[in-house]
Amino acid sequence: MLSLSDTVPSDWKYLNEGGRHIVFSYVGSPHVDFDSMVLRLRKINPDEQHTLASADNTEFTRQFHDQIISKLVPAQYLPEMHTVQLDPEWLGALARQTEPARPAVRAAKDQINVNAKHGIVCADLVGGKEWAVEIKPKWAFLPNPKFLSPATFSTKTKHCRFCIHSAVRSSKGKGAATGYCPLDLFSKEESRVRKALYELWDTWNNTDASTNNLRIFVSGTVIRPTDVSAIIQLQTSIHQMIAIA
Ligand SMILES: O=P(O)(O)O[C@@H]1[C@@H](OP(=O)(O)O)[C@H](OP(=O)(O)O)[C@H](O)[C@H](OP(=O)(O)O)[C@H]1OP(=O)(O)O
Ligand SMILES: Nc1ncnc2c1ncn2[C@@H]1O[C@H](COP(=O)(O)OP(=O)(O)OP(=O)(O)O)[C@@H](O)[C@H]1O
Repeated sequence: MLSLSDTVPSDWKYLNEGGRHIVFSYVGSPHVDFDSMVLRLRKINPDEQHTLASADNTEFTRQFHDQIISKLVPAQYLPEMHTVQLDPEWLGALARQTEPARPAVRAAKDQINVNAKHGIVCADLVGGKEWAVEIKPKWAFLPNPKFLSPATFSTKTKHCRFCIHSAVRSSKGKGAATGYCPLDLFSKEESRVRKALYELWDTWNNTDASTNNLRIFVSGTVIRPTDVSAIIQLQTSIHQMIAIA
């Protein structure tokens, strides 16, 4: 199993985080195991301090990748992934160094789980000189009507979870991909798939990339539609790619 002991916490730069995990990219001196890789660590919130399930889900992540995702995505497109051993002191130093870089809304909710025994080292999918697209497609199914209450039956059999959440967000004046529906994206019907992709793009454009369903990176940095130089760089890369194809 890989160990981080021949790297120091400052070799790992805060990249991004979600509701459960925090991700760092390797910026240390050249290293055969860590160049172009990210470190993905579990976070913990104060209510979860003592629950086993939240303490270490690395094995689950590996099994999900190896046994489920590998059946859906051809091997050549799967990112390289390794389990890595962690040390509480090393993690504590990483956590202290990282706190100022984290969005306040995240830092108020949770922190790196310094007692986690394992993390994941994975190929950096957005770094490098090229461009990358990240989508968060969300749940692509309607709930089983058997488990719905009479109060929600009518709404939840017609509208998916994502659409309901988007409508609520929008009604509160928050940015939301209200035209995008995961059921369209996974419908296998060309017109619906096309609609879903255009809606993701339009929301990215109209909300100045403030929603998390579509993110575009150029040279490892997330870009916004108002970022003219990055857009020109993106257009150039796409034209070059089309010319080569
Ligand atoms: O509840 P949803 O559908 O909005 O999804 C939550 C996500 O919100 P999103 O709408 O994608 O911004 C949410 O993502 P963010 O914190 O918004 O990045 C988490 O992924 C959350 O998972 P968990 O409860 O932290 O394990 C997600 O919760 P679960 O869907 O896993 O319950
Ligand atoms: N291999 C990777 N290469 C580059 N960036 C990554 C990689 N893995 C994750 N990230 C970045 O870190 C962010 C958070 O990672 P991830 O989605 O694993 O967190 P999460 O907490 O499980 O997410 P969620 O909020 O959906 O629960 C991603 O949105 C992505 O921008």
